[in-house]
Amino acid sequence: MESPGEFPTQKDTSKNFSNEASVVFVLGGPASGKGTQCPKIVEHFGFTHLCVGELLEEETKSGSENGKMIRNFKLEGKIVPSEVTVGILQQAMQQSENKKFIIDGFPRNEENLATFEKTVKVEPEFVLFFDCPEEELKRRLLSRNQGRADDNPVTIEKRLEVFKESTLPIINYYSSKGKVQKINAQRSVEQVFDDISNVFSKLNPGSRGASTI
Ligand SMILES: Nc1ncnc2c1ncn2[C@@H]1O[C@H](COP(=O)(O)OP(=O)(O)O)[C@@H](O)[C@H]1O
Ligand SMILES: O=c1ccn([C@@H]2O[C@H](COP(=O)(O)OP(=O)(O)O)[C@@H](O)[C@H]2O)c(=O)[nH]1
Ligand SMILES: [Mg+2]
Repeated sequence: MESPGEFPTQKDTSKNFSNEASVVFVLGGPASGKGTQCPKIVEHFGFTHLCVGELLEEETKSGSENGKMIRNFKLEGKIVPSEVTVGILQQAMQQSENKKFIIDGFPRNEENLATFEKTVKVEPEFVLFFDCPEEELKRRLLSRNQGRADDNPVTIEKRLEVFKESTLPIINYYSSKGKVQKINAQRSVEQVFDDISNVFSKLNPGSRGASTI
């Protein structure tokens, strides 16, 4: 507990921050279409897109020790330690003027979720889940062709395993709280976005003020 009259600390900032931020988590297997659809949500519904995989990628370019560690984790298809990921994510949220966020590809496991709840303290309005069969994910991963080091057959198998073992339980957790909006992701980009639009129009996230933990 702080004594009265102390200067605001970093912790104070995050407390205030969590009172105004509005969050939708976007989850789904690798190549289920998250990165394709998120810019459309930005354009139509005024959210800021935070792709956690890309934020981590930027950190690898900094040449820091964390950057090297992140590169190795990604190459092995593993989930980067949560204190690193959440630190980077929280910084991006605090630096944004817009406080309505779609957070793409996070939380990927229980540790991610617990760390986010403890430090960012924002309860997501809902989780958008891109449901897509594994065979389709594999087809898309092998033809994504964006020069990603982790889109190789060995890492792809590992990422699919990590998704099933660690991320599906997070989706099930939010499902038990009635917070999952499931989208059939094995259709055209336009059809998928039609369904997403219906969800955002119906639930109107970000309109009722923040939901804090
Ligand atoms: N609805 C879709 N149908 C077919 N291919 C798609 C669809 N949505 C995305 N893709 C393609 O699948 C690959 C993975 O999409 P991406 O948006 O990067 O997925 P994620 O961010 O979930 O990994 C890309 O090559 C993309 O062009
Ligand atoms: O919260 C996150 C998000 C991503 N990653 C790492 O970044 C990689 C790529 O994530 P991204 O979301 O870009 O992959 P996608 O699902 O789009 O293929 C993952 O395999 C993980 O190694 C992570 O460790 N924690
Ligand atoms: Mg992506």
